[in-house]
Amino acid sequence: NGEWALWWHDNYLERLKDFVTGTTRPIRILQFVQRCAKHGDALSVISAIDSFCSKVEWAMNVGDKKGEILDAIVLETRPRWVLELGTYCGYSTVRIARLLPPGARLVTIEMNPHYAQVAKEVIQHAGLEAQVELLVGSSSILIPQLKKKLDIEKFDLVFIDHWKISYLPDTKLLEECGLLRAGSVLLADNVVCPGAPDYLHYVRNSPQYQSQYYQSYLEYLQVEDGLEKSIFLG
Ligand SMILES: C[S@@+](CC[C@H](N)C(=O)[O-])C[C@H]1O[C@@H](n2cnc3c(N)ncnc32)[C@H](O)[C@@H]1O
Ligand SMILES: [Mg+2]
Repeated sequence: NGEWALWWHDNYLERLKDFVTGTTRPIRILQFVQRCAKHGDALSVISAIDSFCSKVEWAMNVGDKKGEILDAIVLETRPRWVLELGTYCGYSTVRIARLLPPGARLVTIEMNPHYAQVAKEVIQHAGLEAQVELLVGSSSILIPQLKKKLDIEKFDLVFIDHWKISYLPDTKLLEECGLLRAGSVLLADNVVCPGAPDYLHYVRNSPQYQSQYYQSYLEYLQVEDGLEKSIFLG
């Protein structure tokens, strides 16, 4: 049962380990990366996090299985501008940034300053800081500021992976702010577990989107989850 597994790993075990070690899960992930991954080698950073999170301590990264689908969609889209909602420790940031064509930029938004600090160090360890703009704050406040702040026209790819309740309002905000063009790809994680039913209903029924489900597994667990790829038609 996915909800039970998430509660167990994300609340009970995390709090227990925080108490016993006097650290936080993101710090434990960062320390493992610094110990085990080669500096400047993005793939070794990804492998280190996957290894830690499958063998030692679960964490809410997109993970290795859905990560392969994410990689394929980044490669087929060849985006110039990418937006990521929800950075956490920078795992998916590194996954995406390492595949970007020359000159492309990834803007990633994280509202938790502690997570953002860890992500900054993980991205630096992977040697990808030149491709990534990490913004700390809430997506609903930062999205309307993006055009002015970063001189962006439109995003070619948006990876949506923050709190599930925000998927739909932030998608509508991206539309309102003129940040999507015909052909922009939205890729939403965890559409089955924990699930984003209002978002799925919207992209699957709106004539403005062409939407497709990619079945996979919840990160590091044998529970069904998947990604929804939705092409904005303008
Ligand atoms: C599932 S984690 C992201 C995992 C990451 N994309 C990966 O796969 O490695 C979700 C993150 O979104 C952040 N978050 C949630 N709601 C947000 C919001 N409205 N604005 C910015 N960050 C948010 C949380 O603090 C959390 O770190
Ligand atoms: Mg996710």
